[in-house]
Amino acid sequence: MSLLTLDGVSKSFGGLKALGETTLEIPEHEFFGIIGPNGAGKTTLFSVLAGQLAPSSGQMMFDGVDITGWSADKTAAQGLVRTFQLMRPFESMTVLENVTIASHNKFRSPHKARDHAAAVVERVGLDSYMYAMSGTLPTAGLKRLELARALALEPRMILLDEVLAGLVPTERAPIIDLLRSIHADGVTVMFVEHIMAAVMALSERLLVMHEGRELALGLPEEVIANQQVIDAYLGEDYS
Ligand SMILES: Nc1ncnc2c1ncn2[C@@H]1O[C@H](COP(=O)(O)OP(=O)(O)OP(=O)(O)O)[C@@H](O)[C@H]1O
Repeated sequence: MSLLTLDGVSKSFGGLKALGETTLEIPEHEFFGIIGPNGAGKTTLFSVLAGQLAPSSGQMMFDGVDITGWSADKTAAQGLVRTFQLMRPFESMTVLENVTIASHNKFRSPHKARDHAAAVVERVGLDSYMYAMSGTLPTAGLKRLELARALALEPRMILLDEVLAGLVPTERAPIIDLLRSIHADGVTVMFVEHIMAAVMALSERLLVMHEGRELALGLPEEVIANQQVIDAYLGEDYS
């Protein structure tokens, strides 16, 4: 059974259709990649899915429940959680405090929320930064913190928006390993990424978006051989 189903979901801003009618099924435990040029509608899709933006049309089902038009908090409580391309932790709070804020959405007891947050901080490999101010973290640490804040909500599905952006190649490999282990723990993953080596290594299926629409969808090797995808996004150098 599909964990997430989109049926004709779209989003317009005034006269601009940022996301055309999109129909998609994501089975439980898929690692689903999304690529596309700037302005293709990838972030808009995430914002609609995660409840930051209400769709202009269509229906979204998650785990058999109609989540169309739900708020971000309600959507997250249902198990669908996103990360942001621009990470905005509370810089003058520690890593543990930042994750505990997220953890409070799951656990009412302050002790339980804090214990859960500490376990998640360890889970993402930030143990040595547990009591460091978030503002002092290097970029790779901020990426881990962003993942921790999402994982603290115990998602069934996580939407990752360019989690590798801004990292140098040597910093990417450990984060890719972390994404793999999160997936191995049973979390369904949908991710937007521009780093093609990571896209190819991680995606079980790959969606290419262009001008708010699906340009191609299928196995990654098939998709990147598609001439329309090469013309619109990859360029001849990649093929
Ligand atoms: N809040 C908004 N108001 C008006 N237009 C918007 C808004 N958000 C996005 N857009 C427009 O919608 C289109 C899709 O933008 P979106 O950010 O979803 O693309 P993207 O594929 O995520 O691009 P990028 O790779 O640069 O992040 C763009 O033309 C953008 O300018």
